[in-house]
Order: sequence, then C-alpha cells, then structure tokens
Amino acid sequence: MAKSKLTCKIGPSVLNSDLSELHHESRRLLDSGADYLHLDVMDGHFVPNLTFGHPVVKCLRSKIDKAFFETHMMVSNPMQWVEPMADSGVNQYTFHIEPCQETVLDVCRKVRESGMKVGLALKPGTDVTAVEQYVDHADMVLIMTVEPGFGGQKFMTDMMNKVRWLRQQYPELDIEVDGGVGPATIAACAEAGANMIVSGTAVIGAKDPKAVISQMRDTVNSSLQQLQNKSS
Ligand SMILES: O=C(CO)[C@H](O)[C@H](O)COP(=O)(O)O
Ligand SMILES: [Fe+2]
Repeated sequence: MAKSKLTCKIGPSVLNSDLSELHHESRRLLDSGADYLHLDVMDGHFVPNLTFGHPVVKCLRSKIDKAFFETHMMVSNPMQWVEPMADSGVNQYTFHIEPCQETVLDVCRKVRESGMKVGLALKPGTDVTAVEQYVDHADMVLIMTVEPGFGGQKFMTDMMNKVRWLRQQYPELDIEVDGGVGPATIAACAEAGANMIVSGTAVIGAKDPKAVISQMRDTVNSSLQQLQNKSS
C-alpha cells in the first residue's frame, strides 16, 4: 500500500483571544509554531453569537501575508460569503452542511472556482454519514467537538466515533476537530485519526503556547505513524 501523505497540522482558533489585538495575537500563534490560523466567523443566526466577517479577515491578511487562513463559517447562508472571503485572501472555506443541504455541492464548486480549499463541517447532532455524498468534492471534513458558537466549552468525547468512522472510510482525508481540544483531549483525537487540530482556549491561555502546540503535534504524529504502520 502507498504511504499516506497525511501530516499533522495545528491551527489555533483566535476566538477567545483579545480580538482588539487580532494581528499581534495571530502573529504570536504563528511564531509559536501554528501551521495555520482558524478564524471563526459567526453570523448571530446559524449560531447565537457574533464575531467578525470578511472586512476584518481582509485587514488581517494585509498584515500577515503568508500564513494559511481557514475560515470556519458558522453562517446560515454559506454561498453568500464565498467571494468576499476569497477576495480577502482566505485559503480554505470551511462551511456547515446543515443550513444548505440542497446546495452543498454548489457551494463546494463555487469555493473551488474562487481558488480556495473546501472544508465541510458537521455539528455534533449531525450523523457523520451525511457527509458521504459530498466528500469527493471536499478537501477536509471538520467534526465539531462542541456545539458551535462559543470557545471554552467541554470537549465531547463521543464525537470520536465519527472521526474513527471517517478515518476508516477515508484513510487519506484531512480530518479536523474543533472545540475543547488541548493537552487533556488531544490523545483521544489522535487515536481516533484526526490530523488537523483546532485549539483555542488551551493555546491562547497557555503560559507556553509553543510547548502546547509541540506536544499536541507529537501526539498526533505518533498516532498517524501507528495508523500508517497498521495499513502497510
Ligand atoms: O468553532 C469554534 C466554536 O464554535 C471554535 O473554533 C472552538 O470553540 C475553539 O475554541 P476552544 O478550543 O476554546 O473550544
Ligand atoms: Fe471553529
């Protein structure tokens, strides 16, 4: 069997950082070893909270030209924001399938045409098999490990069954976890087969964010290695 190309990537979420210092906080996370930035966009409708939209992302891009930006679109109309986010320098557009069941493939197409990667996100209550019909049109699947809307919530361990199922079905797929992920929960994510790790509070609030990122990366890499050994 061919060697898997999967690598571990750590993408801190800036959600619970001091957003008045977004540029400096983002820089601090990248300097601490982050592979990408996970930018949580909320519209106050799909989730009961508001954060920021494409104007802020565009300003951040003007200060940080090289980093990979993923926007986690917690919005009711994902199609509406594809072009503005592409124009703002976003690299990956991760949107929830729940509010747009009929148009998921249209959104995937539009995201790719706009030059971004496609991420498909699932809320905790959404069955993982719902993503099967779209997975060929996506670059990544995000399994939410909290109810979307707020940082600092408790990690839902039972979501690891979804990650495990996805990893069995799609050995090469990028699988992301988001919500309550940190040093205490990373082993469960890694063992289940996640390779893209979003971590907000645990990294932002750490005395040594570099050490936290590095420890999470080591844990995921050793699980990826074990998965690869098993399949070869
Ligand atoms: O999408 C999110 C919430 O909807 C955030 O990305 C997530 O909660 C990260 O923060 P934390 O690690 O503090 O849970
Ligand atoms: Fe998120």
